[in-house]
Amino acid sequence: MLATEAVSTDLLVLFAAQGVSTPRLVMTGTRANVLGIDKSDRSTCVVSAPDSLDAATIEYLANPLAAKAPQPKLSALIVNQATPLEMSCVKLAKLSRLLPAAVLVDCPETSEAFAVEASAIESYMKTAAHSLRIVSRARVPLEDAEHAQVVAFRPRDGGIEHLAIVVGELKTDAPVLIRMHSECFTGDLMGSLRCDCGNQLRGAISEIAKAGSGILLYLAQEGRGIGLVNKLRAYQLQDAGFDTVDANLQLGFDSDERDYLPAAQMLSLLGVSQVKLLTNNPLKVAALAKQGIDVVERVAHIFPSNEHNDGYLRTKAAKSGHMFNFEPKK
Ligand SMILES: Nc1nc2c(ncn2[C@@H]2O[C@H](COP(=O)(O)OP(=O)(O)OP(=O)(O)O)[C@@H](O)[C@H]2O)c(=O)[nH]1
Ligand SMILES: [Zn+2]
Repeated sequence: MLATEAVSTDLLVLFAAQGVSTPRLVMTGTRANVLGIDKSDRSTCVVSAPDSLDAATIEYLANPLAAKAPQPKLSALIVNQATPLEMSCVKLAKLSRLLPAAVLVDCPETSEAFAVEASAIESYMKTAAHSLRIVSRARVPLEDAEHAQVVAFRPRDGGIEHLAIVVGELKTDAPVLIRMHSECFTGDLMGSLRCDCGNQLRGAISEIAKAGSGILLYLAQEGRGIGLVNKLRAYQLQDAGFDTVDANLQLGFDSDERDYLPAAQMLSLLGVSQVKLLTNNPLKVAALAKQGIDVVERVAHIFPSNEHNDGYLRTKAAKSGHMFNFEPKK
């Protein structure tokens, strides 16, 4: 059993009910790889020190943007495979949109911390997606699609909500034109030029309206699933020279942390089983098909680049397999 308390440094401190003699840091294998303290391909590592891990070392290990301090002696660290309980610590940190690492300490006798079973953390994502329900819907005429409705989905536990923009009258006995759009506060709302999200959002609504009907799933998966705060950290790393994929890895995340089970569940609740999918991302096609939705066609969804998002789009083509013609810069 674990008890949780988020600390101001954005690192999760977890009290383990089992004895933990000295504090240890649970982190992703990805972060351990980029630090060079583990060369294996394990998903989660647990790091300890012969004496005790000090705060500066923990900060250095968990946060690539930590204030520059003398590098701690990494060769003295002990790196081991994480136990299932330790793995669930990183899952909890990710679910909380914190840095994907956690400090594990012994539970003080008097602690009033909130307790949660590790197995509940494991099953949370699946349970939440399966329990999604339509909780409200309303007509919202849009500039590019006057006949539109916003439909809100919420899991039973009141957790993360997702939205569907349903345009026109759906004909669910034929493939429905859809877009799975991951939330992007900076691009969708602020018109950021760092990505292509704003254009893709409005472009998809307009494309669907022109087709007569369809759905835009507006998924609460900011920053390819790492959350807005971590996306801003990734931007800071990109300004220091990392590309959009490597910045995620530096933070300890996978390059793409999204899960499309909620999207498939939303489509099922709307009575849709066959789709034409507006995307350039082959992973989205495969992920939706894996969840039992028949993707009969991929429809390209490409917009002109600008000087700020050119590198981002090139990286997507070169590293994430996005289907548009961008040669990597020599
Ligand atoms: N982590 C991270 N997320 C980013 C970055 N730039 C944009 N995003 C996020 O990426 C998501 C955009 O993904 P999508 O529009 O679904 O794009 P995609 O995966 O390229 O797929 P398609 O657009 O369908 O081809 C949004 O959640 C953005 O917030 C970045 O540099 N780092
Ligand atoms: Zn964006």
